[in-house]
Amino acid sequence: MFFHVLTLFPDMIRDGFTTSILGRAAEKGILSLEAVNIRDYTKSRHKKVDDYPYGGGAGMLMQAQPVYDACQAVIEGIQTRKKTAGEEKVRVIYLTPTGQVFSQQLARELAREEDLIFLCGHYEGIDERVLQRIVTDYVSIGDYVLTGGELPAMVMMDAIARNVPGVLGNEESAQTESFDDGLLEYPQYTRPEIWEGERVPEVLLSGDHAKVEEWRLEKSLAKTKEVRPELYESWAESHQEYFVKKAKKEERLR
Ligand SMILES: CN1CCN(C(=O)c2nonc2N)CC1
Repeated sequence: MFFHVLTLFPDMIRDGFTTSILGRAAEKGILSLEAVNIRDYTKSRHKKVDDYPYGGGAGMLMQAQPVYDACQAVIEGIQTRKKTAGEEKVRVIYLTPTGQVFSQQLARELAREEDLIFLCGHYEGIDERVLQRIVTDYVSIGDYVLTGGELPAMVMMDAIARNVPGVLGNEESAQTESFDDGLLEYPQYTRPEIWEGERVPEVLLSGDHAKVEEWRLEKSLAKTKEVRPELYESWAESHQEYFVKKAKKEERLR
């Protein structure tokens, strides 16, 4: 997986990529990161990359030319690496509050791509004409307004990388699978068995893996029903056999 990030703050991206999982995967050669400074591609003698928005309004907009040329340079680099001239269709993800909300499902889908280009806007955003020309995916990490697209890009790269084969060790990948059910995570405990007078739930000490899994699913369902009822309903619709079995078991125990 090759991550290419178009940004005005490449060091911010590079620094963010040295985290344990992403750093290790980069060392293993499973992930590769290229942070491209959009400012390096401006044709302005004063290294200008932004200007006032037509029609007035607060703030500045990033101009089309430097963004377009930086993106073209990255695509040419990909084509050179892959020895494919011209027909390379690379997904260009623009981070914006107006995009589709990022999810585990989208992370899994994007993890199947060989190359991903992230376009990080700053100021009030980017000239619409270049967005129309190069962007394939408009993505938001949530309904709030950030200063730039760099943090959302790093959030996405982290979540996507966790779905790339070989990035997670076996012990780490289990956690990702548990969320893949579309349920919220169950509560977890570690040593000591008693902390401040509070004990670890007995079932987790039983060594009975079936009972542990049953307990964890029940906790995930309870948490999901409480915090994200829409996720719960969606899961319940596609797991009706679970509730049938549960009802039969409770009947037997009566
Ligand atoms: C320049 N612009 C970049 C993106 N941005 C965001 O708030 C955002 N991006 O992705 N999810 C979000 N929320 C606002 C500012």
